Amino acid sequence: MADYRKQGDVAVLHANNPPVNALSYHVRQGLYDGIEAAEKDPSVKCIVICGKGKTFPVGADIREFASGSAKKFPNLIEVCDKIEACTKPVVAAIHGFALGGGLEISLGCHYRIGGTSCKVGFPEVNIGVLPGAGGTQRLPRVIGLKPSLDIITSGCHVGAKEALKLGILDKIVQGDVVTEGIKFAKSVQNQPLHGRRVSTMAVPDVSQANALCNSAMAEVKRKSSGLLAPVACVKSLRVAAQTPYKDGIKIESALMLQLMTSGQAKALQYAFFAERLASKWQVPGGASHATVTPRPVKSCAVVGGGYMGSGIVMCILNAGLPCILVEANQKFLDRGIKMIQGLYAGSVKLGKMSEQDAKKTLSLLKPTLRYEDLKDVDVVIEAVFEDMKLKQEVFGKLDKVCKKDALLCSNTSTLNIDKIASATRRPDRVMGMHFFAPAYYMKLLENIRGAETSPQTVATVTQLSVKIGKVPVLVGNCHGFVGNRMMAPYTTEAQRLLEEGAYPHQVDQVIEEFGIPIGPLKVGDLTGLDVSWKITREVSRMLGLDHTKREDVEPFGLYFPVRNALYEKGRLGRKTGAGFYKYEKAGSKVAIPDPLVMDIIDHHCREEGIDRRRIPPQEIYERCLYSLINEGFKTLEEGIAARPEDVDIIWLLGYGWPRYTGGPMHFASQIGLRRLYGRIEYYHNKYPDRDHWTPSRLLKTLSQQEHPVPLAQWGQFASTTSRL
Ligand SMILES: CCCCCCCC/C=C\C=C\CC(=O)SCCNC(=O)CCNC(=O)[C@H](O)C(C)(C)COP(=O)(O)OP(=O)(O)OC[C@H]1O[C@@H](n2cnc3c(N)ncnc32)[C@H](O)[C@@H]1OP(=O)(O)O
Repeated sequence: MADYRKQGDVAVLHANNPPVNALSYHVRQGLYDGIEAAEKDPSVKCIVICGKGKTFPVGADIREFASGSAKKFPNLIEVCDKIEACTKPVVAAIHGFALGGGLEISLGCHYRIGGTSCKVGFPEVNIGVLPGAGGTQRLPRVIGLKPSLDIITSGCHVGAKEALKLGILDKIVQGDVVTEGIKFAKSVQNQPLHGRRVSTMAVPDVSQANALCNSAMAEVKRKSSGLLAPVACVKSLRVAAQTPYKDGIKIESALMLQLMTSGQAKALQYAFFAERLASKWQVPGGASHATVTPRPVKSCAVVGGGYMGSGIVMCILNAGLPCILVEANQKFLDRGIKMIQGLYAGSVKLGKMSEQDAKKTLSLLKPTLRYEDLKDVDVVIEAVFEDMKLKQEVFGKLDKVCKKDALLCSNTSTLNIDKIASATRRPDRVMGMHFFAPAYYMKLLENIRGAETSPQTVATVTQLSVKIGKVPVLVGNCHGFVGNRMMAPYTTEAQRLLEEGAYPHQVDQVIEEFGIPIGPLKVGDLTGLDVSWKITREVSRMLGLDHTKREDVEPFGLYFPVRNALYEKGRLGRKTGAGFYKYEKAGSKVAIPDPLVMDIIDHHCREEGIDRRRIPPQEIYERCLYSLINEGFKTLEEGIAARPEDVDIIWLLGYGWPRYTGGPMHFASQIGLRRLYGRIEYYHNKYPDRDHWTPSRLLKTLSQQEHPVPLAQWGQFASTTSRL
């Protein structure tokens, strides 16, 4: 797990643990033993530590935190200390990434050199821990407290040039980093090590320690309220400035041990792996990412240049793929092009992109009004209005003009993919690609498999999704798929609470305190009450109901009297400066609780003879969140979502669910399924007319098991409870 070889009088230690050389037990042991062997060998004058394959070690093996192996001798602290104490110069030769424990290893070395494209960083905050092998103690001794606070609390990667400027790297090298590392090591082999052992250095900006740490603490509390790791990082960095290394490392370890066992760290690490699992799809019948070869995609087209369509075009262009944009008329086409150009101009202005790169990227865009121009493209993504008839029309046209093996995808957020596919003669090559707004920014792609979608279509769309920088989650076909389907009971409960005693700001406050950045009623205002009103009308129509008749829609959870009253008064949300809240002016972001809305709600209740009651925050919390979770279990039992991890990634990346709870399914496992089921059963009895409170059969089955079933095994129970 760490290869030892000698090149003349240089010992070269290669961490060898593909694919990213995570510092699991055997790697640590290999490095420790390698240093010991090199030290004992009189013919060795200096040592180079590097990584085999594509990168230097990217950190501790995250899976070892849960298994306990991270603490096993030699732990990472002991490895770093061993390297630093070596009496022969040790050089870290960094290529790829040196992250977390990998960067700590290199800070234990006496010198660090890096390739031009290497990146370093401490991403531990993202997984709920801190750089616990001396990272918070050594980095500030090398580069000072201020930049260390920035790097460690942000978790951001630092490029080679910046790392050199800061003093993390001693040199940037061209060419093979190991060859250069050996040369460098030879050049310093006779230099005294005094002054090169980082733990013995003083923190340069120690005099400002209090001011810097106080302001960093205020900042992390403001930005990431409720998160434990960033706070612990600042505490540990403050210690570095005030205490000798030997004492500081003890405090760092104590903080690390607390974090490692926290629920937040478990949830964040779960999310890390769930995100990587998402693109590893499998469909009933057994075809999977491992067995099906995707077709190459060399060009794409987008139909519809509105807000979503333009964003999708940008994702494709940013990936270096040519993209044709089709619109129905010149006015709409010009509007789409202008939007895209404007967004690139904005990126240039913000320094995120050079003017030259923006120009080059834009040159890949071909606007047109003619569907015939799409005859050679490999994939078309339709992004027209959410209207079945229109979509079917577009797909019918595409089917006629596009080459036989082109894939036709729809950016629908709710509509039936099979119905859309039925407008073509190639339902096996039709899929949903549900982007989230703004499409050029949001990482999630909910990819919808129709009844006839072929595994190769799934493979190709998944590969394209990754290429355009998205995290694709494959789901089945049903109204709203996974994300919007789970959203429905959540927003319904939020609105029903208004009719029973709560006001909009009270509901939103509970949800925002839980960690979802915008409460459901503020989201209502953001989306527009006219939009949700129209959706209710469309869904009612689809179900053959009259949306104006309460007795028709109420049993289907489609009765929203407060929303309707606001809509009828022209309060359409943010865009009109009034909705569930009032706003300073149309388009303003700050939602202000509005006594007028409270009057409207009170009036409605009086008319309906509803005795309003004080609704405790816990009830708001349970009714909004548990109804959503119950629906998530239903998507699993029906096979709409393949795995609980997929549901979680959809909610983490698409709907702002707080990552430190892992997502709705992981959160459910933390609540305890028995308790959760009990509460859902309670609300089901209280509101028997609301279908979304009918408990999921999967949840019921799991809650009845003698011992809690680990989340990774829920799928085994899903197949036995399936209603399909
Ligand atoms: C008495 C006191 C005792 C105290 C003992 C304390 C001991 C602890 C001491 C120190 C602790 C140090 C903390 C850390 O180092 S935490 C880890 C910090 N590092 C990271 O978080 C890096 C995470 N990885 C990434 O960001 C990316 O993987 C990246 C390196 C940027 C590469 O990206 P990409 O090329 O896109 O590849 P993937 O992300 O898809 O990863 C490829 C596969 O590798 C798996 N992986 C990645 N990193 C890790 C890791 N650190 N541990 C385990 N596995 C990892 C990833 O899951 C992929 O796997 P698969 O192919 O199966 O999906």
